[in-house]
Amino acid sequence: MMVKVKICGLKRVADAEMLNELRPDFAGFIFAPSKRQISLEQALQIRAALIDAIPAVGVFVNEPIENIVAIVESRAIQIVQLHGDEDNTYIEELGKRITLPIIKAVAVKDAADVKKEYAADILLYDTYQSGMAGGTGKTFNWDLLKEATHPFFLAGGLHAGNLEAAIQKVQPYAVDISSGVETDGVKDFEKIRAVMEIIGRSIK
Ligand SMILES: O=C(O)c1ccccc1N[C@@H]1O[C@H](COP(=O)(O)O)[C@@H](O)[C@H]1O
Repeated sequence: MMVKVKICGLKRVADAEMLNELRPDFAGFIFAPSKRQISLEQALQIRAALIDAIPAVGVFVNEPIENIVAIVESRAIQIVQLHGDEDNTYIEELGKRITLPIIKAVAVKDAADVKKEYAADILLYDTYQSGMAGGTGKTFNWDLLKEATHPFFLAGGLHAGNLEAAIQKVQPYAVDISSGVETDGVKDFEKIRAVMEIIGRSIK
């Protein structure tokens, strides 16, 4: 099976048009404080420009549940990604309020982070960096993922130059890429194309 790919941090309708051509499996909208943060209005515009076959993942960091519910009800997103310190009480509460799949991102410092269970549909392992919830552009020690017992998303500093090695080493369900497909802070068609070529060659 081919590894799935999420291209995260879309900011422009032009980014949606790139994805429509290159066909990753998921697109990501950042609703948390970040240089990639977009408003609900922008998300609705970008969602409208994206083909239906590409679900949009809303990325949130310790967001009040009411705000996520409002964004879900607007239909700007089809999947929720929790990228902060959300615990199982929070995730279960959110799960009672929405029917969308929930991805829980885990910042990996050590093996204990990988062993922890969450009440989410799938986990995403990302680089731990103090003071940054995500979008670090940095990789982490992938050996720690030997402890993983379920399919997962791999994130953190992935790009066309290290993607093949990452896939071979950790066999993720999906990869999630933001900084590594940008040039000067803008999504770069050629970098996304290079990623999609590598994904096309990856057989799990
Ligand atoms: O991309 C961001 O700016 C961001 C901000 C806050 C939380 C999550 C964010 N993005 C997520 O970070 C990882 C990896 O990004 P990168 O490839 O290392 O830049 C990915 O899961 C994004 O969804």
